[in-house]
Amino acid sequence: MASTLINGGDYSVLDMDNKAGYGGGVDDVYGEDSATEDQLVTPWTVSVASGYNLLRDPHHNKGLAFTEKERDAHYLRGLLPPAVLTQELQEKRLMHNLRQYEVPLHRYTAMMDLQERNERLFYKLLIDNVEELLPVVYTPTVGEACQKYGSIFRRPQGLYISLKEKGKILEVLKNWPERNIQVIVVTDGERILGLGDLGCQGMGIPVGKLSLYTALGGLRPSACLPITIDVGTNNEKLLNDEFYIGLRHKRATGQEYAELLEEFMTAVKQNYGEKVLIQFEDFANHNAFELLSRYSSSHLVFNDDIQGTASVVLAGLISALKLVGGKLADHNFLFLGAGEAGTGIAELIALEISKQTKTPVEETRKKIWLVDSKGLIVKSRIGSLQHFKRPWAHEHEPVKELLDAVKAIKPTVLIGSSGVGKTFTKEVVEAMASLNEKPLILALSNPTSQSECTAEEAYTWSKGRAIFASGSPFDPVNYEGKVFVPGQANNAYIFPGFGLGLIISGAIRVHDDMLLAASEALAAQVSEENYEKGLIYPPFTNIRKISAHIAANVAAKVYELGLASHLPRPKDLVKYAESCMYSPLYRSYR
Ligand SMILES: NC(=O)C1=CN([C@@H]2O[C@H](COP(=O)(O)OP(=O)(O)OC[C@H]3O[C@@H](n4cnc5c(N)ncnc54)[C@H](OP(=O)(O)O)[C@@H]3O)[C@@H](O)[C@H]2O)C=CC1
Ligand SMILES: CC(=O)C(=O)O
Ligand SMILES: [Mg+2]
Repeated sequence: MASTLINGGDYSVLDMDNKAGYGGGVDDVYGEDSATEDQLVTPWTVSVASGYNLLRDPHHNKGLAFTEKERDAHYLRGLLPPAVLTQELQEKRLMHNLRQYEVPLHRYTAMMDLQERNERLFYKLLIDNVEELLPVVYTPTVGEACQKYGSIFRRPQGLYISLKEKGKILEVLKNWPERNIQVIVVTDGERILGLGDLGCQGMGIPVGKLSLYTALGGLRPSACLPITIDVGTNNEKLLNDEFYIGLRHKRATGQEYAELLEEFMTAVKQNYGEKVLIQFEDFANHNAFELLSRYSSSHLVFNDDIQGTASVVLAGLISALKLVGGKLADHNFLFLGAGEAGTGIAELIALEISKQTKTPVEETRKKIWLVDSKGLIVKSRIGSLQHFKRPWAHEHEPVKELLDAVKAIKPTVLIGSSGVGKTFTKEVVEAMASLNEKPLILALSNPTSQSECTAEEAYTWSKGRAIFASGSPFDPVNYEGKVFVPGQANNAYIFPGFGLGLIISGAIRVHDDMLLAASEALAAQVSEENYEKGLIYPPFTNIRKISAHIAANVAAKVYELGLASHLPRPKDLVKYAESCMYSPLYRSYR
């Protein structure tokens, strides 16, 4: 049935004669037919927007791009000034206006206003100017936006589910105007980037991530649902902020938290079916691992911070081998930060080495060392370690400082996933450079203020020898007459294409092999020209093509593992993924 596809898709690439071969059955999307007498249903109506309402409907508004014919047919005469502009001219005007703002947050609010006013134009801008606008709608500016969300709050975006809604979550989901949801990005706001607990104001993250799902991965905006679960906040500053938008009490924990999440997960499946992808984002690690493991056998769940980050970093390492030489198994890895990102990446590297060398993962883990806030993770600490750190507790004497750990472990690769800025000091980078001809340094923490070091520091302190990438973008650096272009090691490369791959194949579960497939596909997109500039990731300018390749490789793995429900398998998955992508071009109205 066409409703399970993105944008209908291109059936010509399917290996089938019968176009009705997808799924089957009759959708009861409003749940009206299946509702019993004591179950409440929402009386949805479908109406045609026209006139003033059409101009205020962001999904259909085209502003000055409404043609003369459309102005007549849709009662718009007099509601618009006489000029008729093309979408290209609207884009040019808006980009010109955006560039006038010197304060990044003003650009962010201008973009959010545009999204609320004219959705297609918003996505046209974002797709055509992705390198320039990614730092506006995403890291670093989205971090500041979340910190100030209460003050800059205009129209609500996304769905807020708080403890007040306990027992009524299904009804709350039914208040959302779209029925055919394919991806939910959900946060509880407890670990927003490296900025900590921002409570309900974390909503900027699901909203931003889903705008990338559309712009970078081509999912329809109406199929994307941002959700913030509000169980309170432990952020005193927010609790005392008169403009704070969330529940004004400390975080609920334990059973109260678990029950709300359980109700949420059940309601999502009940309302949207089992093929809706639920992406957990920016939960604190004490909940993130638990939620992922609890729901991975019953729902299509993906934790972007654990799994998406792992996949993007593994891709960067695979491509970096072209510059530093050797196989993955020849390298030693040291992490600063042993939370979701750090241990997630470590586990995927160990898995990949294990597959490449046919060595048990328990062995390959020994190439990987992690430092947390208490120092190097070693066997003698095992009794006090959280469960996700225990596999990394190798035999070694205790080491407190990162610099000493670098000297002791002699890593070829140093990865920052601590959420704490300025932790890759001059001494640390110099130590990496003294150990390696080309030290590979990844400062993953976001936003820019939390980056373990800047691009300029990495290149200067390593005397131009470091291969560097960071979670938030840095400008190119001129060091001794040579221009170094830092890459952006951010899960934004992976999750849009990964999600698209799951959806076009109708995946019912996520499997680690799909993450490996995404890494391989991303690494394969790095060109010789990119390598010559020292880049280990391709530029974001080609991200839709990159996403299509990631989606195709992921979908191929879903079919191979027997976890696909969209049958038969399209012959050319790249072409099929591309054919499913949302286009932001205006549609003509009758
Ligand atoms: N580039 C990207 O795509 C991504 C980047 N990130 C970024 O990574 C960072 C961490 O995220 P995440 O792993 O989820 O967070 P977690 O809270 O799960 O983990 C943070 C880890 O850093 C350790 N740590 C904190 N302070 C220090 C310190 N001063 N020295 C050494 N270790 C320290 C913590 O130690 P302890 O356990 O002892 O408290 C913990 O192990 C964030 O800034 C986030 O924005 C995350 C996902 C994707
Ligand atoms: C990029 C991302 O997901 C994070 O910093 O949390
Ligand atoms: Mg995140």
